[in-house]
Amino acid sequence: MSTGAPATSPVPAAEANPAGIPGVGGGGGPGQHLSLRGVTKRFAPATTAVDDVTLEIEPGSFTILLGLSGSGKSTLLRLINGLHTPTSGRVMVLGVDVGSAGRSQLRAVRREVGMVFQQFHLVGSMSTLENVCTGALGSLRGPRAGLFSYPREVRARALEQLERVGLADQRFQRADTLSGGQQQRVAVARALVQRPKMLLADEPVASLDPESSHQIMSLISRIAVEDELTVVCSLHQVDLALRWGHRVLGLRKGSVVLDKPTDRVSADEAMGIYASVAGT
Ligand SMILES: Nc1ncnc2c1ncn2[C@@H]1O[C@H](COP(=O)(O)OP(=O)(O)OP(=O)(O)O)[C@@H](O)[C@H]1O
Repeated sequence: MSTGAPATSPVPAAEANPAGIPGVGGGGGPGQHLSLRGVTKRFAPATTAVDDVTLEIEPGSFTILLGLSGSGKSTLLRLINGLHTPTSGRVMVLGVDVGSAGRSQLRAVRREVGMVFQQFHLVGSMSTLENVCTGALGSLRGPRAGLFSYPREVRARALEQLERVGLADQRFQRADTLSGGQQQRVAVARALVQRPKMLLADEPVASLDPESSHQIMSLISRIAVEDELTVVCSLHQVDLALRWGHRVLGLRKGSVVLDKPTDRVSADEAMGIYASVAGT
């Protein structure tokens, strides 16, 4: 089943690039910011993780994906940043068809799409600041080892982002000595160091206590407004979804079963995404 905005005429990737990503075509139009058209992703032998999803995401919007474990949230996010290729259908991100994009186009898109994960994925033995610098690796040539192997400009940008997430004082502290909430703030800073246009967050608060969860959602929300970021975030917490999202997309067995502005979704309706599967 698919829901969301009706499909518009496909625009060849070579003609569309509203983000002005170097190395890809020009032009652009509605649906080119972030859109999925009839997207299905199957894994062998017989798992349909995402099932014929059609939707469009507006620039600057904050969309929350809700759904049971295994409903396809992570797969959807991975399709958006090109980590998965659709089995069928088309994923357009910033004017690029990521399913058929070449390596350099995909690299260019990924520089515009920051990611935050449940498990933070920091290098524990590195300083906080160096971890944030690694967010710029996509635009640097060659390997880097040590904070001072990064250009001064990157270090300055990384410090600026650490200041935004309130951790500048901890810049030389090893990442594995930070609390979970602090580690996730470092991960957000790392995602921002490239000045992305989009932020994909895959259960960013699943490992955190309720207070830290609110702080992280509040932080992402504030930064999204300040930077006019488009955010797509998967969550399991209905209360957080309704508080911070502009739009709720409910997934069940890979299909979109709820797609509404948050202010028109009741807690019961959001919980129904889970309950209807359990038959309760
Ligand atoms: N790389 C893969 N290979 C095979 N099957 C996969 C792969 N990735 C996901 N799946 C399957 O696709 C389905 C959807 O998984 P996905 O991780 O997208 O769900 P999810 O909603 O993010 O779950 P969770 O909330 O637990 O993170 C599941 O059945 C999962 O086992």
